[in-house]
Amino acid sequence: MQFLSVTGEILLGWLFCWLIHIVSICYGFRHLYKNQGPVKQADIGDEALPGVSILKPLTGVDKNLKENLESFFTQDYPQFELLFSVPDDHDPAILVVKSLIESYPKVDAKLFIGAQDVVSNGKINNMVRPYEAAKFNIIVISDTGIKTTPTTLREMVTCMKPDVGLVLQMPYCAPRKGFGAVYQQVYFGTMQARNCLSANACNINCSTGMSCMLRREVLDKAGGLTPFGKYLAEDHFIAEGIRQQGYKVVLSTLPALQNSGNCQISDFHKRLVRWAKLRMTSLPTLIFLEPLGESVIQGAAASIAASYLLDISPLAFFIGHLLVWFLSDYILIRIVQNGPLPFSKFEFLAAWLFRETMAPYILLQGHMTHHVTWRNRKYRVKWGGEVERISEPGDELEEKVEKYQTDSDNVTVQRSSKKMVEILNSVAVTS
Ligand SMILES: CCCCCCCC/C=C\CCCCCCCC(=O)N[C@@H](CO)[C@H](O)/C=C/CCCCCCCCCCCCC
Ligand SMILES: O=c1ccn([C@@H]2O[C@H](COP(=O)(O)OP(=O)(O)O[C@H]3OC[C@@H](O)[C@H](O)[C@H]3O)[C@@H](O)[C@H]2O)c(=O)[nH]1
Repeated sequence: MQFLSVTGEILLGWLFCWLIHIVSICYGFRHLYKNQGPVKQADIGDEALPGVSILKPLTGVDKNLKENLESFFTQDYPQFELLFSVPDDHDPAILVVKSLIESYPKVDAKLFIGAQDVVSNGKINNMVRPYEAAKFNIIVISDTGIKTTPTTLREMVTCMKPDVGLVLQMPYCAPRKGFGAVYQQVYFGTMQARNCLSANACNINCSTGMSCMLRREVLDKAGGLTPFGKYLAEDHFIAEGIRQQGYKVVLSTLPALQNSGNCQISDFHKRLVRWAKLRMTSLPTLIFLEPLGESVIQGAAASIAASYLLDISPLAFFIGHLLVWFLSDYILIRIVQNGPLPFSKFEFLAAWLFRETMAPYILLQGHMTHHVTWRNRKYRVKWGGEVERISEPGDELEEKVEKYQTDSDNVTVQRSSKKMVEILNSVAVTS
């Protein structure tokens, strides 16, 4: 009897997963790209559009950095300022920013060199000075790998209604070459989009901080940026802080286009493992829930339950389950892409199968340690999401001179820090 009730619960959970699929498809279809028409955009005249301060915290360069940053200089928006920041004066991004500032003298753009070291989170440290210097009440935080379109800022402002405190762009990708790029696009267009869209449809906080617009006055009431610097999942906690002030967090109708120059699968996996660690430590219930949202795990459990309860062949059930899941994901990614995919159906199938089979392994890896490497720093994440730094950039450089790899979607960055130059010089002399 008890066994029957367990199998019944498994099938109910399975049905719940299909509900998530349906909600994400319906919400995505109804919401995404809906502010794009000229009529909608013209709802707010240029004179009524608020000024926007765009914060771009940078670390290192990759081959797409110039193209990505340039897209912010060519926006169709009446009043905005670009506030770039780099952690130190040896950062190679400085050259790229300076050359763009020279090429676009009419754009109000500044570069802040040297991060303040006030909190654990390196991204927050990098944004402290530009945040303080920002002229406008509407702030955009936009990561280094984001490429924007001329209408994005207008669209986000259109979503910033009086009761809204934060507008998030759900993560997606610009089309890039190679299987790694297809894989990333399938990851963000299927599993990530499903959870992000259904969570937002149900008013559940599901944030990614790579591109978001917020009201400074609201964030300031929550203490400003720095109180969130004790977390690495600062995006999640900032959204939570804004909701606590009674403001809504809404999804922009345009997804964020990630366009980093590095599409290596191994680096992308490191980034996903880091994110998994942040989620599990910040919201431990996800340790149990997240695997249940995966097609393979859900399908295996439901097919065993169905074979006992309904006398259905488990293999036939499992294959049917995967097939419908695959088709739902295909519909969803077409909605997120807003048209035909920039790769073949076969590539979609290959990337989808790869993602579905890798997902349990990535979640498992997230459990291995609480140590996280982000850019050039190592952190230990505590239960609840707070972090402590356990290594600084200089520590590793003293140990060995090497090109270091970021654990995110960034290319291997050749850093030219003072220490590195010194060590390289000494190597050159001795060899
Ligand atoms: C019985 C079946 C139950 C199935 C439930 C399926 C639940 C799926 C759970 C989690 C999926 C998580 C994917 C969210 C992506 C978050 C991206 C991310 O990692 N971002 C980090 C980096 O930017 C960020 O720092 C982390 C923030 C924490 C985010 C926590 C999000 C929780 C969202 C839960 C969504 C559930 C959707 C259910 C809708 C009804
Ligand atoms: O030490 C750091 C780390 C990161 N950053 C900046 O932070 C931004 C995001 O960094 P990455 O691209 O490496 O990382 P992700 O795309 O994984 O970030 C994402 O996940 C973690 C969240 O806390 C971030 O808000 C989110 O953007 C970049 O603009 C990067 O330059 C710093 O300025 N200093």
